[in-house]
Amino acid sequence: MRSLPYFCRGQVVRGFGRGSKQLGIPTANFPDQVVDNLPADVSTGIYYGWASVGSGDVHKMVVSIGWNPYYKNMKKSMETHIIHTFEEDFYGEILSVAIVGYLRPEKNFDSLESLISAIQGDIEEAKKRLDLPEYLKLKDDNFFQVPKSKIMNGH
Ligand SMILES: Cc1cc2nc3c(=O)[nH]c(=O)nc-3n(C[C@H](O)[C@H](O)[C@H](O)COP(=O)(O)O)c2cc1C
Ligand SMILES: Nc1ncnc2c1ncn2[C@@H]1O[C@H](COP(=O)(O)OP(=O)(O)O)[C@@H](O)[C@H]1O
Ligand SMILES: [Mg+2]
Repeated sequence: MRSLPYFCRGQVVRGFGRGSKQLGIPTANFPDQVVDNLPADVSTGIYYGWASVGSGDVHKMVVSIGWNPYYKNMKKSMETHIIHTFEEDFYGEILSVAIVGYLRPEKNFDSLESLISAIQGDIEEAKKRLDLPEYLKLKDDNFFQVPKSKIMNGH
């Protein structure tokens, strides 16, 4: 994928509230504007990378881009699960993400349990891959140092 690493930021908006309640895995959702500006070669699927909230620390993350076939969403979404425990929700804050690699296509599942275990597998795989030097260095990219005041797509 030529567009990777792909850097973008946007405000955290509300989704369907399923991430934390049904899955135990909260996902910070981006507005349509960010989703609609993704490069054409960043196809739907599950990716991994780095993320920070506001001007906070940079953490490992997994991100799902697509229609969530298990829930049959009508609108494409882009949702980031940050691999870190936050004290509070951060709706309205600016989320910065660097997508560095692709894991798998989106799938349908015959139970909620299988969806949850697939996501947990993604998280474990992402944690491992992000320790590789080529990915680790992107954690310190300048993208995460600049003021987080504007919404931006691209590099
Ligand atoms: C790493 C990761 C992998 C995911 N994989 C799938 C998938 O294969 N199929 C699917 O339908 N949804 C998948 N999801 C999306 C969840 O269904 C979604 O996060 C959940 O519906 C929460 O939506 P909400 O933010 O609107 O509450 C994945 C989410 C994450 C974070
Ligand atoms: N580790 C985390 N990763 C992503 N979001 C988190 C995390 N911890 C807390 N949150 C909060 O949970 C919200 C997402 O929960 P979720 O159930 O997916 O709701 P929604 O459907 O509104 O996106 C995020 O917008 C954020 O405010
Ligand atoms: Mg969410």
